[in-house]
Amino acid sequence: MVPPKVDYSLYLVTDPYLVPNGTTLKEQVQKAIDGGVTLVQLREKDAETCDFIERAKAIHEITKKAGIPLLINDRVDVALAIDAEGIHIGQEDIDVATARKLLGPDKIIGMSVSYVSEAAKAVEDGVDYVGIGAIYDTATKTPKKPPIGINGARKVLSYLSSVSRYVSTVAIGSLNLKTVRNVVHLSAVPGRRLDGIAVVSAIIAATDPTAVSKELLSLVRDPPYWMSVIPNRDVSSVLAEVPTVISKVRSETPFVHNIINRVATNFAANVNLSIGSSPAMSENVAEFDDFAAIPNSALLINMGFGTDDWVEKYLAAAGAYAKKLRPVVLDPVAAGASELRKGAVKSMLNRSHFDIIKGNEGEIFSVAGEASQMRGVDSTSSSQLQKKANVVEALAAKEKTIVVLTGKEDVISDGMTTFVLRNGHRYLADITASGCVLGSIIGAAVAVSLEDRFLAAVASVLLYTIAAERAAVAPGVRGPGTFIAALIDELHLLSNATVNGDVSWLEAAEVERYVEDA
Ligand SMILES: Nc1ncnc2c1ncn2[C@@H]1O[C@H](COP(=O)(O)OP(=O)(O)OP(=O)(O)O)[C@@H](O)[C@H]1O
Ligand SMILES: Cc1ncsc1CCO
Ligand SMILES: [Mg+2]
Repeated sequence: MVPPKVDYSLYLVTDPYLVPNGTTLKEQVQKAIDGGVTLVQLREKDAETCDFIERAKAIHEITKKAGIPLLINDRVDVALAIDAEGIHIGQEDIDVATARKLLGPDKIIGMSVSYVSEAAKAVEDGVDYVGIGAIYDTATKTPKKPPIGINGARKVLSYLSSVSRYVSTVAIGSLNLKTVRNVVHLSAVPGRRLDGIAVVSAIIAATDPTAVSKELLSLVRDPPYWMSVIPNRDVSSVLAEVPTVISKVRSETPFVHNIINRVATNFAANVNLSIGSSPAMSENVAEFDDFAAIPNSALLINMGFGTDDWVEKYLAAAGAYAKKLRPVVLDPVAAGASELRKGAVKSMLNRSHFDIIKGNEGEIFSVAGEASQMRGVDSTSSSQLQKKANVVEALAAKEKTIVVLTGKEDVISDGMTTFVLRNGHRYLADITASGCVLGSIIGAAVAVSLEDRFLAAVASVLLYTIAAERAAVAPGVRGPGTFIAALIDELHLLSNATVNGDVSWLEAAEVERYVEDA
C-alpha cells in the first residue's frame, strides 16, 4: 500500500504544559485543526503510559475526522496501541530500523536532525521526514545543541537536494508569526525548500489557535515579494527606468530611517535631502514600529559602530519593517575587520532578510564567507572581476537579495542578472563615509521601487557616481573637502533635472551586463 501523500505545511507539536488555563489540549488541537494544521504530533514527556494512550485515542479521534495524520513522539508502543499514522523520534530515541520493524512499511517515521551528518544518517536509515532544528533558541525544550539558524536549515536542505530519495522536511525551534516567513523562504536552495514548519507554543499557548494557524499557513505557503526575481534584464531597459525611480523619490518623498554610524550621520541626512527623501536618524527601539508604519518608509542598517546591543537592536528594526513589508538595506561596515563584526553579520543573516546588501569588496566577500583578494592586486583585472561577479551573484541568490559591491567598478546582482558599473571618481575613495551615504540613497530608491529592487540599486549607484564625476570638476572644487559640498550640490541638481525631464546626464552611464567568459 502506498501511504497517502502527507502535507507537512503546518505541523503542530503538542505540549500539555503550555495549554492556557480554562481550556484543554484537545480543544486547542481542534481549534488549530480548524485553522488548517495539516499534521499533529502528540508529545507527552511525563505522562504515564495509560494516560498517554487515553489522550492519544482522544486526539486521534479528532485528527481522523479531519483526515490528517497523528504522529506519536518517541513511543512506538503508544503508536501501535492506537494505530497512529506514525512516530517522531529524536537522536537518542529508538533506532529507525527497530521502529520500522515494529511499525511496518506504511507508517510515517520522522526524526530530529541538526546537521548534515545527522540528516545523512536519517536518510540512509529510511526516515520519511526530518525535523530540522532547533532553528532558534526555544523555551519549550532545554536546548542540547546551539541553534542552527536559517543557514543551518539551508545546509541540510542543500544536502537533501543532492540525494536521490525525497525525504520531506520541516523546520522547528521558536517558529512563530514573526520568524516563519524568513525561515521558510530564506532557507530555500535551488530546487528544494522546506515542506513545512513544526510549531509548538505559538499555537498551543495561543488564545486563538485557529487564527494563528491560518496566518502561519499562509506565511508558509505564500512566498513574499522578495522571492521573485525578474529574469534576463538587459542594460538598456533597466537604464530606461532609472529616471522614473529618481523622479519618484522627489514626488513621493520616502521616509528613510537611517540607523547609521556617527561618522556618516550628518552627511547621510544631507544626501537624503538632496535627492528629495526625508531622513530620520533613530536608534530607539520604542519608535521603530511607528516609523515602519509610515507610507514609503525604508530602513538602512549601517553597522559602522559596534555597540553592545547592536544586533538585537538591528533585528528589532528589521523585524518592524518586514512586518509592514517595507524594505531594509544592510551595510555591513567593516564586516570582516573583527570577530565581533563577523559574528554580528552572521547572526543577522541567520535571523533576518535584507532587501539590498551593499558593501565594498572586503565587506561583501566577508559576508559571503570568501577570502578577499583586495589588496595588492589590480582590482580591475578580468579574473578579479569574474571572482567578484561570482561572489556577488551567489550571495544574492542565497540570501534572496540584491547585492551591491562598490569600488572603482561597482557590481550589482539579483542572483540572476549581474551588472558592472564603471562611473565614479577617485575622490569618493578619499573621503570618509562615501559608501555609507550611498546606502542612504539606496534606501530612498528602494522605498519607491520595491517591485524592482535591482533597478533601485542601479539607479542609486548611477545617480551617485555620475554626480561624483561632475562634482569633481565643478567650479571651486580643489580636493576632497570641497568635493563633498559639490557632491551634495550635484545630487540635488541631477535629481531636479531628472524631474524636469532632462536626463542627458545619464548618457555618461557606463554599464554592462556581466557575462562569464566561455
Ligand atoms: N577609485 C574609485 N573610482 C571611482 N569611484 C569609486 C572609487 N572607489 C570608490 N568609488 C565609488 O565610491 C562609492 C563608495 O564605494 P567604496 O567602495 O569606496 O565604499 P566604502 O569603502 O564602503 O566607503 P566608506 O566605508 O568610506 O563609507 C561607490 O559609489 C563607488 O562606486
Ligand atoms: C570611519 C568609520 N568608523 C566607523 S564607521 C566609519 C565610517 C566609514 O565606514
Ligand atoms: Mg562602506
